[in-house]
Amino acid sequence: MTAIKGAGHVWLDGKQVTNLAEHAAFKGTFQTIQELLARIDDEPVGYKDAKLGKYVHQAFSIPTTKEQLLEKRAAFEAWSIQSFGMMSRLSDYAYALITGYYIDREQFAQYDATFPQKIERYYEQLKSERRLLTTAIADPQIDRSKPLTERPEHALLHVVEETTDGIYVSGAKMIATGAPYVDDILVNTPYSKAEEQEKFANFFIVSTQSPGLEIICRKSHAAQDLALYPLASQFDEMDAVVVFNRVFIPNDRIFIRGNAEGVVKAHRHQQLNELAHYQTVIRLLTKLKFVAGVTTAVAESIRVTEFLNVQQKVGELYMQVDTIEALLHTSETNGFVQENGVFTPSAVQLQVVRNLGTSYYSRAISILKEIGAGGFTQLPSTLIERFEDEALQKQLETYYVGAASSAKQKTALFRIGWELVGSELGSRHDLYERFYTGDPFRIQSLFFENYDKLPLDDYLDTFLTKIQQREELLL
Ligand SMILES: Cc1cc2nc3c(=O)[nH]c(=O)nc-3n(C[C@H](O)[C@H](O)[C@H](O)COP(=O)(O)OP(=O)(O)OC[C@H]3O[C@@H](n4cnc5c(N)ncnc54)[C@H](O)[C@@H]3O)c2cc1C
Repeated sequence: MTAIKGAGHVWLDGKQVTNLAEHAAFKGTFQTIQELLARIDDEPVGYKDAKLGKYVHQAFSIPTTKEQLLEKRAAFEAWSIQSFGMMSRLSDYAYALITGYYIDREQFAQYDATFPQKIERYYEQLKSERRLLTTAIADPQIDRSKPLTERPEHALLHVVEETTDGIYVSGAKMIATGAPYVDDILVNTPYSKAEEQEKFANFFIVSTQSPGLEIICRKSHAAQDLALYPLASQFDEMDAVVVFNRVFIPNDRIFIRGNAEGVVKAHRHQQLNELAHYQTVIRLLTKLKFVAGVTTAVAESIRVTEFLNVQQKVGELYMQVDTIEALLHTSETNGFVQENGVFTPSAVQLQVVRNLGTSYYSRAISILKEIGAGGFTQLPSTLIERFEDEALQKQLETYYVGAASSAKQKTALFRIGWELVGSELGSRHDLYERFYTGDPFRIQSLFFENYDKLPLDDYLDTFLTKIQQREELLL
């Protein structure tokens, strides 16, 4: 069994957390991660690495055929189903990200000649030690209107000292999901202006055990009682701000140093890496299926499925699921072997999902809310069987019963629904799906920028040529 070490300095409610496995806010998720890690020891999540002679996560495999890509899909599906898509950064996305950098390592040698060797070493280490990894890119939201040169230096992560062995950095990054549990954090700062290159334009991986690194957690949304909070008791993966107080980054973990073009390229690689986005699409699909399933069951439990408006709304959820499924399938079918011999899914459909995902989840939650309606607030504050008055218990069973389900079944279902639509954890997930992959507006603009517009121009040219031919005929 892989041991989770967790970060060195984790702060919650103003206090330092010393033992994640025992702390009320972390132990449920800790247990879930342990269960996830154990799945690496078997297929479909793991595969036997020939060099290491042991099972490693499929996210590290480098597919050369469509069949091998589909093995990856099976692994991502199995891993995400374990948390119904509710845990997203632990750590298959990051594994796929590093695999992508490893595959394309020579492209970054121009920014640091040792990049290929360093990423290869890290890829092997991550794979064999089963280290957990997350990412932290954005700066704290202080004053977004100011150009970098006018922002206070302390607000930006910057180099404070350089030695022959590495650099010392200070500042902060928001947000790193899963930070308390992970071993390492990938930090990048995609600043593109030449004048900021030296201090700010750095791409490195920091150990969460590093002296001076503080993990500042948001409010915990975790709960203890599995029956009352089936989601929050298992799946609060936590988000945190990462504070650096003269944190030392050794040379072998610095991948790009003081090069704006390099860090932007590394960031774009993160945003466009097909293997990493393949994982996010599969995870989103799992979550949308889960919400569609819960919504269907809620509708059936109060038999509102007979009404056309309800059918139309639940049907919209099925269309969401089938749209993502179809895009995923097309990206696999249109996948191809790149010049480097790697079979990758077609990027454009994955990027379409990335854009759709920022609004699909909110819409799905809104539909669930509209269908369960007042039923979500009708829930008693505890389980009916925990009421101390037996006569009242029996009476409540008649009021909380469903059209074709017992009161126990129906209230258990509505509790899951409430966690999705009304709890703190639920709101956090709505926010997460809108923003985790970046600002949706700027992502759409990136999609516009990268889209192959040539075939569209061809259509127009054909039309204009036809008009010209017709005009000539009429002359
Ligand atoms: C729950 C959650 C988990 C996350 N986990 C991670 C993680 O694990 N790792 C990670 O790296 N990041 C993570 N993020 C951060 C995420 O990458 C950012 O939230 C996202 O990039 C948007 O940046 P921001 O939140 O700073 O919003 P801002 O950039 O401050 O934007 C705020 C608003 O202002 C607008 N705006 C701001 N600047 C501009 C501009 N220049 N042009 C146009 N509009 C602008 C935006 O459109 C938006 O409406 C997470 C975010 C959330 C909510």
